Order: sequence, then structure tokens, then C-alpha cells
Amino acid sequence: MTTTVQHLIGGEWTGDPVRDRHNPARPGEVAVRAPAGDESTVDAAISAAEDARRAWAATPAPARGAILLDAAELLRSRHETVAADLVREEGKTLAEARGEVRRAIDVLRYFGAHGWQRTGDVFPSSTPDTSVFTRPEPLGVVGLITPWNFPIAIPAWKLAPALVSGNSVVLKPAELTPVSATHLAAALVESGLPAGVLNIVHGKGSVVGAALAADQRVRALSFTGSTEVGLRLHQTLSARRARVQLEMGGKNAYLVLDDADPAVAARTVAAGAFGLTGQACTATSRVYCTPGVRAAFTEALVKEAERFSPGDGLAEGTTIGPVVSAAQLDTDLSAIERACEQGASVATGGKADGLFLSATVLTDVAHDHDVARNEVFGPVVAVIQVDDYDEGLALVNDSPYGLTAGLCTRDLTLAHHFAAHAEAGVVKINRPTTGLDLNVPFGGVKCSSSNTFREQGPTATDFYTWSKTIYVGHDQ
Ligand SMILES: NC(=O)C1=CN([C@@H]2O[C@H](COP(=O)(O)OP(=O)(O)OC[C@H]3O[C@@H](n4cnc5c(N)ncnc54)[C@H](OP(=O)(O)O)[C@@H]3O)[C@@H](O)[C@H]2O)C=CC1
Ligand SMILES: O=C(O)CCC(=O)C(=O)O
Repeated sequence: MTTTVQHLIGGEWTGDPVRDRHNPARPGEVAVRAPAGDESTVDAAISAAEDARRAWAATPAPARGAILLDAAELLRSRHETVAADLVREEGKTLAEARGEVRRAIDVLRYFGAHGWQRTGDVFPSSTPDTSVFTRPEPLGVVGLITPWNFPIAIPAWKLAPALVSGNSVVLKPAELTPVSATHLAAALVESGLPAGVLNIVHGKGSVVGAALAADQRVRALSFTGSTEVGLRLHQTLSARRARVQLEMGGKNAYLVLDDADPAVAARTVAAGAFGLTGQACTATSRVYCTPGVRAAFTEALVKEAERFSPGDGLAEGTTIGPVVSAAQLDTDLSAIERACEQGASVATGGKADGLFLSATVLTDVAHDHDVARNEVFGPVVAVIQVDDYDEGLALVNDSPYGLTAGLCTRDLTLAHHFAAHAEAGVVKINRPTTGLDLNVPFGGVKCSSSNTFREQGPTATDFYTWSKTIYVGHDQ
């Protein structure tokens, strides 16, 4: 089954679909046909956003929010179709795709309701008969560049706060996954989003994304993807003092202590390492274990890994979908091969059939091995022994990345110590590193993030607004 998508520019669906994306689970099946935008397409999209921005900014926030709420209901009515299309283009299991679509719906609801929330602050003035208050103002045209691994949730959690804050948007979804973002946009357009407020340009990041980032009219850019691309975008945007928000890679660590139940720890680590085919920036990819638990934990982790049954995400019984592309599979297999060259052993997995890579546990890994240092972005986890909690915490923190970190223990004192000292934007105690509540802030530290504004939660709109301070004298 092939879905065709187009650009969305100034309220028109446009562009000849010239590029095929194959279903990663069924190599012969074209999942999507999409147009390939270029600099002129981006220019047209930014012009449309520029034309629409003032009227949208002047629209009352509750009316903006109402469109998001209506879009949430439309998406809910299409939940099954959207989830199945997501599986066909990205590969994750139907259960995971349903969860992701549900998350996009909830994000629209959350930020839709934000349209009715209190905004700005009132302050006492030191001048008599004077009111002082702040007003959040939209930035204008904002650019969003999103990855393939959460093809509807990530566009939703960037778009919704941008729109409800009164900005117009140009979105560039990942070339591999153009359908999910199109479903999101269609729901918004059909719910009454005015023409030009949301524009989408499909195509290559190096062409479309780069043109979007370089355009002076784009006042802010929010990006999720690789550290390499993110840092390049940071330079482009910062050079003209435009705002930039980056959520990038991770090398997320778990520390399992002697007092942890090895079976519970293994289940927690496996969910974070192998769920979503390991293709999450929050995925667990290195696990440090103290000596008393290492053998039992590793044995239990291998059993958990072997429970993940690779297959087509739409097929009954599949619990791990394919890797997204041949290029990503190559990265995953090369990382496993390099780990073995450096002395690691494959305790389970390590083999691929087509794009189906089985959940892989590597043992005999040392902290300075490449597989313990570099992001893989696949269902591969390395187990490393440490002497004690202190060494474990030090190694968890010895990474250029700092997105998520986890600890399995029953010791409340150590749990709080870890929460305070782990160098990560998100810390999970006895919970998988993946999986985020949409109503709380999300972001990393070090090379995982721009280290500025957080996404999601009540402060997500901060990135998309600037604060104006107003003094009003009452004596006229
Ligand atoms: N933090 C996260 O959630 C993610 C991290 N990654 C990491 O990145 C690696 C590579 O994945 P990939 O999807 O290629 O990540 P990229 O960083 O290449 O892609 C993310 C987004 O940026 C776009 N892009 C690519 N090049 C440029 C550019 N020069 N200027 C502007 N935009 C650009 C992409 O477009 P297009 O893809 O259409 O070319 C896509 O929309 C993964 O293996 C993983 O390590 C990947 C996805 C998500
Ligand atoms: O773990 C999650 O739920 C979100 C992960 C994420 O934001 C990402 O992979 O980009």
C-alpha cells in the first residue's frame, strides 16, 4: 500500500511526488511517494509563513488553542490509519506506533488547553498609579527540523507550543518518514488552521533543512537529530543571533547495584534498550553492574533480549520492528563488529536478516571501547562491570553526552544521590530510560542538547516567545 504526500505551502498541497520510500519491513513495497523540495520550495514556504504570521499572532490564544483541540479529535478518529501508516514508513511495532499517535493527540490537547492558561506576570511598581506586567510575544516565523524515529510525536511536540504561542511555522520532516507529519498537518488544516500558518517542505536535510536554517526570516529553529547536524545548525543560527533549540544524541547509561532484583533490572534495561528497536535518543546503550549482581543480571538480560521477536511491525506477535534503513543497519552491525574486535563477546543477538536485527547484548566490554563511547542508535546494549556505586556513577558521567541516565536499586539514599549527581537531563530510578511524560520538561546536557530551552511541559512555549514588559500609568 503506497501513500502519496505533498508539500503544504500557503494552504495548498503541492509538489510532484518523485521520491519513493520503501517499507523497511517489506523491501518490495513502496510505503510513501513524496516530492523533493529545493531552495525555491523553502523560499515559498517561508514567504507564506511570513504573510500569515501577523494575523495568526493577533488571533486570541483560546481560538488558536481550540484549533489544536479540534485537530486532536480528528487525529483520534484516524488513530488506526495513522498508526498503520507510521509502521509502514518507520518500522516500529503497531503497539509502539499506536502509543506514539496517542502521544501526539495528547500533546495537541495539552497545548490546546494552554490557549486558556494564564500568561505573563503582574508586578508591583515602585511608581504610584502604575501597573507593570509582562506579555509573551510570538517570535514570528519558526523552523522545525525533525527526525524519523518519532515521526508524529516529535513534530507534534514542537508544532503545538509554536502554534499556540502565535508563531507561523515551516516544518521539514525527515525524508524517510513524510507521512506521519502529513497526517498531523492535515488534522490541523481541516480543523481551521489558516493558510500559511503551517507549511511543510519535504526533501533532503542537506538541501531543504539547510535552506530553512539559513533564511534570515526564520527567527528560531528547533531541531531533533544527530549531534553532527545539530552543531552545524547551531553555528548557522547563532551567527545571526536567532534562537536555536537542539535535542541530539545520547549514550545513555544504566547503573545496576547489588541490591537490585536482577530480573526487574533486566526487564527495565531491556525495555529501554530494545523497545522502539533501540532507535530512541533516550535508549539505554551501556549498563554498569556491581560485581554481586552482574552474572544474574546479564543472564536475565539475555533472556529478556531473546523474548524480543523481530518482524514486520504490522504482524501479530512482532515485538521488535526492523531497523529504519540499510544505512542505519550498517552502522549497527559495524558497531557490533568493532566491539568484538576490541574484545567484546556477543551474549545474544548480533545477527540481521534483512533489516531485522535481533536484540543484542554485548559482554566483556570495557568503558573505553568504542561501543561504550559512541551512540549506536540500534537494539544493542553493552554490559560493563564496575567495583561499586562510586565507580559506576563516575563512568555514567564520563561521556560527552548527557540525555538520560538510570539507576536500579532499593537504596533510597543512593537513589537520591544519583538523582542529584548524574549528569543527564532526565534521570530514571527503577524505570526505563525511554518514555517521557508529555507534561514535564525534556532535554539533555553536554553534547545532547543546546542547553537552553527545554521541550515539552509547561515551559515548552518559552522557546517560542519573548517577554515584553509593559508599564501603564493610570493618571491620564
Ligand atoms: N536525537 C534523536 O532523536 C535522533 C538522533 N539521531 C542520530 O542521528 C543519526 C543519523 O540519523 P539521521 O536521521 O540521519 O539524523 P540527522 O541529524 O541527519 O537528521 C535529522 C533531521 O535533520 C535533517 N538534516 C540532515 N542534514 C541536515 C542539514 N545539513 N541541515 C539541516 N537539516 C539536516 C534530516 O533530514 P533528512 O533525514 O530528510 O535528510 C532530518 O530531518 C542516528 O544514527 C542517530 O545517532 C537520529 C534521529 C533522531
Ligand atoms: O523516549 C522517548 O519517549 C522520547 C525519545 C526521543 O525524544 C527521541 O528519540 O528523539
